[in-house]
Amino acid sequence: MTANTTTATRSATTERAIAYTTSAAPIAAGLLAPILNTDAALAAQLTMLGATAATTANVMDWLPGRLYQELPAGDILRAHRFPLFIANLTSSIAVGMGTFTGADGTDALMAGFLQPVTPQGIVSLGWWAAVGLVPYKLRKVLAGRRKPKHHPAAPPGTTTPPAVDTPAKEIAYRWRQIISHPDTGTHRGQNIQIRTLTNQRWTGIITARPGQPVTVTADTVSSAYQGTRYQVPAAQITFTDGAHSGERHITVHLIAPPEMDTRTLAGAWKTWAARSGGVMAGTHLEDVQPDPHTGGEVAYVVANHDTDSLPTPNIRDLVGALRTRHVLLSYEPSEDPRTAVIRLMKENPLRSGITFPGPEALKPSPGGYFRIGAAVSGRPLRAQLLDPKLGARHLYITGVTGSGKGGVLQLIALAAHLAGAVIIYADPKGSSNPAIETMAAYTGLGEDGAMGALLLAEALVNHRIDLTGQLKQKNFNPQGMPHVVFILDEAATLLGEKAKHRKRASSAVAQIAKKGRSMGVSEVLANQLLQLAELGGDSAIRDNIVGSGGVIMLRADSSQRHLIDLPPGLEDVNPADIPATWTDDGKAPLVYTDDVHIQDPESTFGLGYYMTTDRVRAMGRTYDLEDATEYVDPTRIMEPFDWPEWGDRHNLVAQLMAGDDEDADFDDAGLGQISLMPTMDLGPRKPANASDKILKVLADLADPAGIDINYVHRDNIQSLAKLELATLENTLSKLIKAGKIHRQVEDGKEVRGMYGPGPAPTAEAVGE
Ligand SMILES: Nc1ncnc2c1ncn2[C@@H]1O[C@H](COP(=O)(O)OP(=O)(O)OP(=O)(O)O)[C@@H](O)[C@H]1O
Repeated sequence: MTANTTTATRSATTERAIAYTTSAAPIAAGLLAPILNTDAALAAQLTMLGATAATTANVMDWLPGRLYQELPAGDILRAHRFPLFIANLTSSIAVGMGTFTGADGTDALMAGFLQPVTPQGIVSLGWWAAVGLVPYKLRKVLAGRRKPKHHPAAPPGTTTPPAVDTPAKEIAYRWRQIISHPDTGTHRGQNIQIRTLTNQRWTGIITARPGQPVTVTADTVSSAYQGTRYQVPAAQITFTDGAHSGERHITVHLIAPPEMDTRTLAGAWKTWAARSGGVMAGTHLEDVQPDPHTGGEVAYVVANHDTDSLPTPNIRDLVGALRTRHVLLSYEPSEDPRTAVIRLMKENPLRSGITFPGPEALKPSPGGYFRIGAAVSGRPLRAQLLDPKLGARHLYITGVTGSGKGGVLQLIALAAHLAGAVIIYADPKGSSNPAIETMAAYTGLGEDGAMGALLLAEALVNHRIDLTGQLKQKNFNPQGMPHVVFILDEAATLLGEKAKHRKRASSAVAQIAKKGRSMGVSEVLANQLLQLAELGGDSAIRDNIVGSGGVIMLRADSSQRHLIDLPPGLEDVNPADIPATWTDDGKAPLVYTDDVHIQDPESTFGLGYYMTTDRVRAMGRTYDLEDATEYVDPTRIMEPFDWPEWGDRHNLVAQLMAGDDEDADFDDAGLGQISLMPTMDLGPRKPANASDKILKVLADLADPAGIDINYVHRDNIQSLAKLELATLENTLSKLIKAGKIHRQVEDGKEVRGMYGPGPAPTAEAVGE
């Protein structure tokens, strides 16, 4: 309840009329009593007896509060209880004298004062003094000087409190009735002394009986005043200790202050989040202020003086505690374990998207930071791929399909491209981000293609390890060799448990993650999940990448909630809680009718938790950039000029791939068991490798009778075996060397591009 300032004015005229009547009653009673007949005298005596009982009860405060409410002018009867009692007493004496002793008695009573030294004179003087006391007590009312009393009107549905002289007495009266009453009180003898009372609050001191502590609770007080204008929820009642345990100070907020109004951040925090046993118990808010960016409020969360560090809240719990929704809450811990920033939004500013400000946003700062989006606070989200001192930085991006990983990768690739870095791009999904292909010095698509790009990037790192060893160069120097950014999308395709090249791919990814920093090679991995099993089971990959440059966690599938390995610093959030679409409220209608408007969902792509080396850990969203192609400068595709073998990169990739295949092929008579997966020996056979595929194509097209040799052109082999050109060429030459296939020779001349199965036929055989 809040104190209601509406007033109800008691009629001053009524009060004055009652005051006149009360003052005149004893004299009137004295004058009338002697002339009453016997019946009337008896009735008057009985009436006076009843009135005496009533006024006595009134003055002794024995009458129930409700009675005053029901009596007409009950509040006046209560306010004038003492004059009424005196008037009744003196009237009763006058009636008694008049009815029992007749006119003589009345004369003695009313005129006896003329002989003041006689006993009658003394009685008469006393009677007149008492009679005079009544108008004296009511002098202000009689003179019309008393200001009408204003009482806050009780809100509808509440009972009017008992009429007492002042609101403070009203509070104290109720307290005594319900709480401290010696016989029936809930906390007997725990009395209240009201200290202050305003429209906002009242305060008081509670004292218990000697030897007993004060045990009154907020709930008791809240309940005691229910139905009165002083009713408030228990959360609006606070206590502080008094001088000893038998004394406590109480403050009852009639109007909820901001820190108690649960519609405010401060109130919701105190009432729900920081309550004892709550998700943020032991904390409080400081500097709570409006947040113009979100239309909500923002504040520091600070550990209480008796709390060492802030608890790590489960964001889901915090969202529930603050009665909000996931996209409307941002909790950002800081490096100080005792402080964090909380933001409770009315509208998420990220919902409308963030316009890409142009390529200048991607220009690195002196420290190597470029902007990729904005946090809910409005702070730019910055990532770093090259630190001037530390060298190359890595980055990990997670998110379910459609969450916007590709959008982040595109921005990162564009930043690298504009900064003049070499991009090596591996996309096992195929061509899912064509803009990056236009920026890359080397692109490997599909599972094998991506594996080739990975091995190429690893070979570059290994080359630089040799080179810097020879140059005795400790740290990466971008003058001598360009910065390289290796981007691997859908990393689990190469590193996951079912990946064909898992072991080899894991070792290459780990090598780049470990050595790339000082060799100037950044590794940017994107994957659906951040889960060790999806990263070759190698914690070094996760730790080196996330620990080096950071992690961007976009929306995860809620069914994968338990599969996510949250990295240090992001333990409290769960990307599975990010909704796929923005919704206006958390509840869907239970019953659909034609009137129910179904809003078209807007995707939350690019929305997630960003934790980069920029000392920020925030909810944010990437810039809107559907296609970066228009910003790509095809004349500025950088290549690693420090690596002589780069010019022969396709052959190199083919050799590297075939090197892997060779281990498998020839150890196992070409049966396709891949040696990259020794741990899978007992498992199902892997799909055919490049050698198998070529041999199978030639075998399929061979003369069924085995008489002729059917030669097949290299282009046909490539399309039937579905191999990349580089892989094809390399594997063909290996198979020739191994005598498993041969080139066609006619008239002593090699026929270009034609291959047949088995070793080359001998001259005799050809002659035959
Ligand atoms: N930064 C962005 N700016 C504009 N549109 C974006 C952005 N990010 C994502 N989108 C939109 O969302 C769609 C899905 O995003 P994206 O392809 O990046 O998701 P993904 O997580 O890479 O999914 P998948 O793993 O299936 O490729 C895009 O096709 C694009 O329309």
